Amino acid sequence: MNTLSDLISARLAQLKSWRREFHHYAESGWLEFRTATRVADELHKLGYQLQLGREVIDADARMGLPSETVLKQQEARALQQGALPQWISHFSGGFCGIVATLETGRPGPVIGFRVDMDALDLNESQAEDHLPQREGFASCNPGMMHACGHDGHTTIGLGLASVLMAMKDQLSGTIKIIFQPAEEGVRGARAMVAAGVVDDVDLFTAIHLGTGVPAGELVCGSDSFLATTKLDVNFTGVGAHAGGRPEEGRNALLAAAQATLALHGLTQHSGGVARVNVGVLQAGTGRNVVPDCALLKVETRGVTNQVNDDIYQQALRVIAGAAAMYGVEHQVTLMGAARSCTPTQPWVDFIHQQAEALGVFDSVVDRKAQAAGSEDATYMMERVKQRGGQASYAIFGCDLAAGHHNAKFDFDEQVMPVAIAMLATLALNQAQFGGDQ
Ligand SMILES: O=C(O)C[C@H](NC(=O)Cc1c[nH]c2ccccc12)C(=O)O
Repeated sequence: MNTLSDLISARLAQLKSWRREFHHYAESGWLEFRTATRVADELHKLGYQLQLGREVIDADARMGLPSETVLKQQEARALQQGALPQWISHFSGGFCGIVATLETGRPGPVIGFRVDMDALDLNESQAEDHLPQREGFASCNPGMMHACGHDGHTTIGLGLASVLMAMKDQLSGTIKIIFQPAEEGVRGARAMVAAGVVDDVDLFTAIHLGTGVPAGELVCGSDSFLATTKLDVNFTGVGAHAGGRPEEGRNALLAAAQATLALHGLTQHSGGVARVNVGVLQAGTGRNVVPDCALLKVETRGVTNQVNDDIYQQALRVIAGAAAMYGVEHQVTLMGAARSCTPTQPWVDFIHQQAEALGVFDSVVDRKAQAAGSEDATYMMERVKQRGGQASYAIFGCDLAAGHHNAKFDFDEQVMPVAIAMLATLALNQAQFGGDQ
C-alpha cells in the first residue's frame, strides 16, 4: 500500500504544473471563470461529488460584485484562454464557487477544508529577476496577479483531493473541500455561508501560506484577524459655473474630502485596535466646474466585531454629516465584510499534535502575533462554531520573494506538498479527535 508521502511525491510535477497554470491565468475576485472550470474538471475526473455555482453561492449575499459588463467580458476572455465550456454555465454571472464532497460510506464526522482561488488587482512584475516572469508563467492578464498565494491554495486543495481519493479506503466520515471565490476585499465567504456550505461541517480548517511565517513553521490556530467592513460612498452634488454661479453648485468633492479627514480620526476605541482607511478618493470632472460627483472607497477594521461595528457606525455618521454640510446626496454600498474569530482550542490542539507526529515541520506553534490583516474564512469559522463544530485557521510558513500584495510576490512551491501532507493527515486521523489525544 502506498504511503501518504509516496502518493504526494508521485504528484509533485502535477502540483507544480497546476500552480503555474493558475498563476499564469490569474483572475480577480468573482471572475475566476477559467480557474473554476479547470478545478471542477479535475475534481470530477477524480470522482468527487460536486456542487457548483448557485448551489454554493447565495446570489444576494455576494458583496463587491463587478458590473454585468465586466462579468461578461471576463467570462468571454476566460473561454478564449482555455476555460472549459462544459463547466462554464455553472459559474456564469459571478458564481465561481465549488464544493467537492467525498462520502466514504463509513461513519464519522464531516471534515471541511477551505481554499481560495482569486487573484489581486495588481500588475505582475515583468523584471527578469522575478521567477514567474523568467520561467514564463507570470500573469497574462493585465491588472490581475496571484500576489497572495491563492494559486498555491487552489493547488493544495486539488492535491489534497487527489491524495485523499487515492486513500479513500482508509478514510471515514465525509470529506468536503471548499473552493472559494473573492477572498480579496473579503467578499466571497459570506455568500457561501448563506448557501449553507458549512452547515454540516463538524471539523473545519481554512489555510494560508506565507504571511511572514518562516519556512518550516506551522501556525495551527491563527487568531489575529481583524473584523472589517468595506464600503463605497458615492456623493452626488450639483454642478455649476465655478466663476459665474458657484453658489448654485453643491460640491461633492468637498463633502468627500471632509469625510476623508474626519474618517481618519475615528480610530479611538477602548476595546482595542481600530483602523479606518480611505484608499480611493475620486471626484470632479473639470477645473472650472463645481464638482457634482465623488467616490470614496473606505474600510473600517477592529480587533473585535464590536469594535469594528462601532467604528463602522461612527463612519456612517461622519459620512452623512459631511454630505449634509455641503448639501449633497450620498449613497453607501457595502462591498465586503469579515469577522474576527478565535479558533476552537481542542481542534488547534489536535492539529498541533498531528503536526508534531507528522514530523515535517521545524516548528509548530498555536498562534502568532501577526501583522493585522483580515480574512472572510472567519464567517465560515463562526458558522461552524455556532453549530457546535470545531474550527481553525492554519498558516504554512514559507520563503517569499517579496511581501504579499507586491508585484514581485512569489512563494517557494515546496510548501504545497507539506500543506497537503498536513491536511491529509487531519482527514486520515480525524477519528482520533475527541478521543485520547
Ligand atoms: O481585508 C481584505 O481585503 C483581506 C486582506 N487579507 C489578507 O491580506 C490576508 C492576510 C491576513 N493576515 C495577513 C498577514 C499578512 C499577509 C496577509 C494576510 C487584508 O487584510 O487586506
